[in-house]
Amino acid sequence: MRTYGGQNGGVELKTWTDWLALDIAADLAYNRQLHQVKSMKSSDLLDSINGVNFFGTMNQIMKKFPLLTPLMFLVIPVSVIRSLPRVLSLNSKEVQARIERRGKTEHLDYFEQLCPEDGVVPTDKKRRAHLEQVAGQLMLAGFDPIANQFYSTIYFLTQEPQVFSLLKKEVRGTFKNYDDINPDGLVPLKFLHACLQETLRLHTNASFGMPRISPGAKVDGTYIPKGVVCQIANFAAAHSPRYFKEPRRYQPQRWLPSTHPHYDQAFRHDHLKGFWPFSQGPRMCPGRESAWVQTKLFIAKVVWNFDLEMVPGQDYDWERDMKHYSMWQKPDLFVKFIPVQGEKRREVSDL
Ligand code: HEM
Repeated sequence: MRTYGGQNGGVELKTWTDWLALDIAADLAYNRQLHQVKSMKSSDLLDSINGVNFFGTMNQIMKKFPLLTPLMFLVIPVSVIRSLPRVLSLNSKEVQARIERRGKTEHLDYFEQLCPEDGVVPTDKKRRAHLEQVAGQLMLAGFDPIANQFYSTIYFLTQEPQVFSLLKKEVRGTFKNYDDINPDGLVPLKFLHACLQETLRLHTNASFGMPRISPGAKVDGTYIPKGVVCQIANFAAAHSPRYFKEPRRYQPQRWLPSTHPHYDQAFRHDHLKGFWPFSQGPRMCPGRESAWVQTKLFIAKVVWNFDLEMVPGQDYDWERDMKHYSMWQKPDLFVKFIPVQGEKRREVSDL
């Protein structure tokens, strides 16, 4: 980033943040070092995951309208149709490689909990398929929303100079040295937390509604019969003026405690408790603590090191260009990461 980010053309944000998020996700899931950032090259796994995105949506539609299935093969390129089997096959190979590396890994990973070093490796087909399914889900669920948080937080910071100044002041004022930036040291940074909350709101993950089958129960005074599928329109709720003032603007101040010096009274009627980006209940995201640590570390380290600017002359509109299939499809975006040196860093922290 230091070598390329400051150049006039900047770097393409989607590619770099996808590389970083998948490097981390594969390492945490099954100790697999993809080295995409280091080699500046996308892995086969990343290319295949990106292909799955559109196919996933078409597949869902065809399940509802099976008679249309032959049409799917006319409108979707063969490479996209092959992407899902390719992801499954790559994941299966990674699981096998990780089993062979048991006891020889560099650090603890999620796989160690699924199939510990001193545990029994499942050999029957059903249990093996389950192991692959869970490992793959941990890798994929650990990649996509993190990549979205990295990408969109940086984009929003380039669009809201006042917000970016306050964040720079907090981060650069808190840490004297880069090496001091660690998960514990980041806990007191309320403005950083608020920025990431606001990205979660605007770049709503799990926009597909997370369907649940009612067991037959009363919800908020209304009886929902057994078998009815219920969903929440997460995206609509997170963008609704009924719950958020200026809902389409990036305004992290709304998430600050009312005692914080930058809390803005204008947002006092926001319904903050109605927003659950990691969902609720027994299927709530199990990766939320890891997500907070990863995203805080990345954004704090970027803000400590760089000033950010969108490369001028791009026909880019976040709301228009962002597309949602089974995952978000983020448009290319060129951003300059301008390294800041000692004196300049101090100037901001003294603001
Ligand atoms: C900003 C980051 C993240 C967001 C916004 C997010 C959000 C969510 C949401 C909304 C769900 C669905 C919960 C439900 O159905 O009620 C979910 C499920 C899940 N998430 Fe996350 N997640 C994030 C990061 C992670 C990470 C880093 C991992 C790492 C392993 C992870 C692993 C999972 C898994 C395995 C599930 C499925 C849980 C189940 O079906 O029981 N997530 N996540």
